[in-house]
Amino acid sequence: MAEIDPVISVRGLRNAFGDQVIHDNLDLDVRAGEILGVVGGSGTGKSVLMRSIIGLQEPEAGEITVLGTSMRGKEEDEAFEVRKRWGVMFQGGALFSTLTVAENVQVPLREFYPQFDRELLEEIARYKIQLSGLPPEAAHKYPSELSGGMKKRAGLARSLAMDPELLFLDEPTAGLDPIGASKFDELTRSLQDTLGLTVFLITHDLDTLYAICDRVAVIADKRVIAIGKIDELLSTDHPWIHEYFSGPRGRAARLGHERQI
Ligand SMILES: Nc1ncnc2c1ncn2[C@@H]1O[C@H](COP(=O)(O)OP(=O)(O)OP(=O)(O)O)[C@@H](O)[C@H]1O
Repeated sequence: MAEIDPVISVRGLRNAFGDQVIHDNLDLDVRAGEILGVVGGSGTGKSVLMRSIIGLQEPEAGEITVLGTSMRGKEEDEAFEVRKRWGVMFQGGALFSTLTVAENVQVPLREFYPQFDRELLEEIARYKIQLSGLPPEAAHKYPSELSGGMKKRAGLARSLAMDPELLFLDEPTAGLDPIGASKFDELTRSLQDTLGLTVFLITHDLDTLYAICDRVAVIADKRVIAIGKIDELLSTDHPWIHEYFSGPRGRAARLGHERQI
């Protein structure tokens, strides 16, 4: 059977800030329809990797292909067509504080479809807000009036505005209580299932990895040192991987997951 092209392909990526090399010769493939968890110690460059893929960080070297389009050296208008096809939920939601939730959701729609009239924009925003599990009245609230969990859902609603094929989530459950985090995980999985999304998910949350990720990529030593199902990762001998998955938190997450299946 022919291999399906990866939705994201990164080859030989190098990123540095001054003397500080963040990535060196990093390779990564994200497969169609999977939820790929991206883990690594703090400061290993998970967010910088995501920013490189979505064109917010120009790498020093390497090739990045997203949805069949080579992203390096693309002019803004050339990247426009592919940017339409992904959604991004930044760490902390990154909502515009002076806009209501509905207006936040409309931001990408206004950028990509300036011809849409107000009624259509409102209709789409209402639908995305509902899809993200927020009550309808949240549409008219400002970010400062929302709880942390609601802000995350609002960020998710905005990332879904354009009916993306590909979703980037940067630490979506950070700061949520365990019940809120697990509800958010369920929502991510069910959206992925129903909308057929491919998801690039940066997380420190071991429960999320066990509950919803099809594969996990581990970043250490400036590159992806291992990628696969958690059991496959455990068969590698990198000390960080063992400390992470076999430490007290890793064991607790595994036990919790086993009890649920
Ligand atoms: N614009 C920038 N200028 C200079 N250094 C930067 C910039 N962006 C990121 N860095 C540095 O790059 C390194 C990787 O940052 P990044 O945010 O990708 O880490 P991370 O793995 O996502 O960390 P965390 O898990 O703590 O969120 C850090 O040392 C950070 O200080």
